[in-house]
Amino acid sequence: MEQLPGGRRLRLASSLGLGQRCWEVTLDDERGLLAWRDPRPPRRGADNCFVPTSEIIAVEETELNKKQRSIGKWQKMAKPHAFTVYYVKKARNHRWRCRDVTFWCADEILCNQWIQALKELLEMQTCRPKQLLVYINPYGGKRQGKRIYEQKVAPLFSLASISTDVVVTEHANHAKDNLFEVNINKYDGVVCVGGDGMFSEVMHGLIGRMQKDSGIDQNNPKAPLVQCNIRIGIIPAGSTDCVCYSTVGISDPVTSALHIIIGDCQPLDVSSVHQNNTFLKYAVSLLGYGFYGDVLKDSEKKRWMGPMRYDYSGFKTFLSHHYYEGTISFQPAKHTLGSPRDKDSCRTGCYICKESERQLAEQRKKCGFKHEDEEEWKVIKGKFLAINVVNMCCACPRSPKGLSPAAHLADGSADLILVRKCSRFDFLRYLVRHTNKDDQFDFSFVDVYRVKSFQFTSKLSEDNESSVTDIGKKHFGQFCRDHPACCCNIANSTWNCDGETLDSSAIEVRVHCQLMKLFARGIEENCKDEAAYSHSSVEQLL
Ligand SMILES: CCCCCCCCCCCCC/C=C/[C@@H](O)[C@H](COP(=O)(O)O)NC(=O)CCCCC
Ligand SMILES: Nc1ncnc2c1ncn2[C@@H]1O[C@H](COP(=O)(O)OP(=O)(O)O)[C@@H](O)[C@H]1O
Ligand SMILES: [Ca+2]
Repeated sequence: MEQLPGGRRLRLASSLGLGQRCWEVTLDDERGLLAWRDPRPPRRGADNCFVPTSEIIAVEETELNKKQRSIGKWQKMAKPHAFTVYYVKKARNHRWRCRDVTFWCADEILCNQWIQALKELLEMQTCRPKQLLVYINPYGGKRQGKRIYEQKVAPLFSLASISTDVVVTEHANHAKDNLFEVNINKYDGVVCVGGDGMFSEVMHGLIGRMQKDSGIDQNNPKAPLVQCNIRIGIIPAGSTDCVCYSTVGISDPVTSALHIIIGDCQPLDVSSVHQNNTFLKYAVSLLGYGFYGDVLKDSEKKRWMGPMRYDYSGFKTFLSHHYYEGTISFQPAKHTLGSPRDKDSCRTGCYICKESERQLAEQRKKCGFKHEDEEEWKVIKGKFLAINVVNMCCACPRSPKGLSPAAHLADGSADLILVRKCSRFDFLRYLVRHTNKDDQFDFSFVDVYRVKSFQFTSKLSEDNESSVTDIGKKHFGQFCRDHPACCCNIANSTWNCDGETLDSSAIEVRVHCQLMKLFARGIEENCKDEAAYSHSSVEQLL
């Protein structure tokens, strides 16, 4: 243990070989940093580096090969000893890569001391998974799931000494059904390789299993659900990969594998969808009626086209320009500080999410769950091209800022976006704004609300007197006068529930704050310097 002038203690500090030169290498327990510094006077572009120990993937003793030994100082040494540190390197656009650095020295004891110290620090990272259950959908996206897992992910898991049980699914719902049977306590996490549909399957399996084991009846829309503490990791290999993109900032299998390895944790809100006291689905990203429901329904017939099916069906649905009539009732989310029109987005360690969770827990402690139903309901009746309820921003490569850029991952609320009947040209303007920086809510025909529960009944369903509850009817006096109902009767749309179709014209939705957790950390603030962890000011850290 080395003592620094400020009283700070270093676990190890040695002069070690790196390439052809000697570097000052330090392991700082207190700050959790491994750093290496060129001891020569600082030059421009000098490569001084540090890696947080929480981002070290593995450490291994290394045999130097003949070529390495024949250059520089090696040749003078009888038997140099070396070790390699594998770590996360952050590149641009939230992309992470695994890099390695090999240090050498003449002293075997010193080399072993370093390996031992680094391994001890890795052992102390208790949030890291040791045993994972992996489900691969071989037919998701471009049908590359198996190859992506085997070539890009499995080698990283094995480097990080993570054991895996891998199931390649043979049919839809294979993963979900399997999760009700396996000895789940054996695992530190579940990984799904596929798209949003596959993620949804795994989530249903895990949440469902948790409620079953705790004796909670999922059919009761008011039941306080039991939080699911087993984290899910998503290796993106689907068509939209919106959940991965919105929680990591990129859909990239290697980046996601590294977030899993270092044991990141991101809580996530989940919405439950019911009809007449019957549980239908859970949703974490988009629950969309009208445009996105119709796109999904049409695209399912074109699965053979791969991800392109959405472009084809998107264009076709846009041309059809169907609108749907119905009644929406919702409870505004008063517990959260945020609003859908905020300029700031949800980022790693989000203050709004933390504060909203705290507020909600406090309210529930004071008044209980039952009180919530009695809170104010707003009712809107009209003709809509799209009704979207989103629990997260829903960013994806097609729309990098998403359907609701300021939505939060874990604030116990969802954003309700209502796109009223408008001209084709206006709807196109609205859609195009998802792909650029302009505000997609700045239109007279678009309204957005932050809600904690929501109900929808289509006009057709109302006419058939099969509405889900009578809350809407009780509040008909509050109908928006600018958009009175018309008597036009057209068919119902379908719900797009995280990429799964749901045929129900009367639903009841409730947001469950932080019901589950992902191996992710939310989108990090983009910082150019953090890209390499290579700082000229590394002096201050040493
Ligand atoms: C003129 C250009 C208009 C472009 C508009 C682009 C708007 C894109 C917003 C996409 C939001 C996506 C929300 C997520 C949905 C997914 O859950 C779902 C299933 O994903 P997966 O299982 O990975 O296939 N994807 C979709 O519903 C695709 C919607 C595409 C709409 C064009
Ligand atoms: N082996 C399989 N055969 C057919 N369908 C499957 C299989 N495994 C999973 N699925 C289903 O495929 C659907 C879509 O999967 P997903 O991975 O989301 O791909 P995509 O993003 O292309 O839609 C999911 O609803 C999932 O239930
Ligand atoms: Ca939310």
